[in-house]
Amino acid sequence: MLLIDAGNTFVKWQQFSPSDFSKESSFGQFPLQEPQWEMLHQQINRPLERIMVSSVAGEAFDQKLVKQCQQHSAAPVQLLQSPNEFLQLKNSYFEPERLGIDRWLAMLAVWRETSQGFCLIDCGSAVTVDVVDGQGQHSGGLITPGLEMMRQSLFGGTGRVDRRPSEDSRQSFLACSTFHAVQGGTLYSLVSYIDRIVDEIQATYGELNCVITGGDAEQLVSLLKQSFQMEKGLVFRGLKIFATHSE
Ligand SMILES: Nc1ncnc2c1ncn2[C@@H]1O[C@H](COP(=O)(O)OP(=O)(O)O)[C@@H](O)[C@H]1O
Ligand SMILES: CC(C)(COP(=O)(O)O)[C@@H](O)C(=O)NCCC(=O)O
Ligand SMILES: [K+]
Repeated sequence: MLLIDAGNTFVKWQQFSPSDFSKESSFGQFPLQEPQWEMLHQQINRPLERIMVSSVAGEAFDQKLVKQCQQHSAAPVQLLQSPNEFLQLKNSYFEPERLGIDRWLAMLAVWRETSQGFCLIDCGSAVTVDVVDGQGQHSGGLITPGLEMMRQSLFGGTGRVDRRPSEDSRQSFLACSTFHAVQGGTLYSLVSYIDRIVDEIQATYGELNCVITGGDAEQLVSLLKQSFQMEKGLVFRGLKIFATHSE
């Protein structure tokens, strides 16, 4: 089966065989803004049992994706939505399907793999924080712009702050050029936000296993106060769990 994880920056795909859970499967990605459909066609043009999609890229992209899949494969395409409850993981949203499916699947992966409460931070296009207690109840979460999105909003919303790289060879957290001032300011915004919110979460819910993932996790983790377990591919891991338990 083909698994697709469409985020707001990258579209990733991975082949998966439920009969061989541990087998290394082929995978790849392309930027959402420049969809490389041929790359997907190559993945679709083979016998497939089904195509399972986690997408938060929006209606227009989803429709295009489904059309591409249907044109190149007879396999059924499943666009997942966050359920109210699955494998004892309980969604806290009043409208469960409005919780990002990528958030839900990443939580499902951590929940099934640890069976204990956790705080999960996903540093992608947006940065999401989610808390799950020891009974699998999602306590809720937070959403804030990711690093690249913060930088884009500064460049777009000001007249003289631009992307031009500039000379600044000083090794300090304070910058002496526009470029480095924006790089550092946005980085520290997220670092201090995460430090603070994890403090609040621990004060409210007690000590929790802290997990971090997403495209910018590596850049952030070394600057954070708390120690984090770094994970990759959580959405795919969640998709695999979903696929093997929903046949
Ligand atoms: N080559 C790159 N191009 C764009 N963004 C990148 C790149 N490398 C790292 N990033 C960072 O990774 C983030 C996207 O991470 P990812 O977890 O793949 O997000 P999403 O699931 O939202 O597509 C971007 O917001 C950006 O800050
Ligand atoms: C919060 C998100 C934008 C994160 O997307 P990502 O950074 O993974 O591209 C996505 O999970 C989403 O669109 N969620 C729907 C709103 C919600 O979860 O409340
Ligand atoms: K994210």
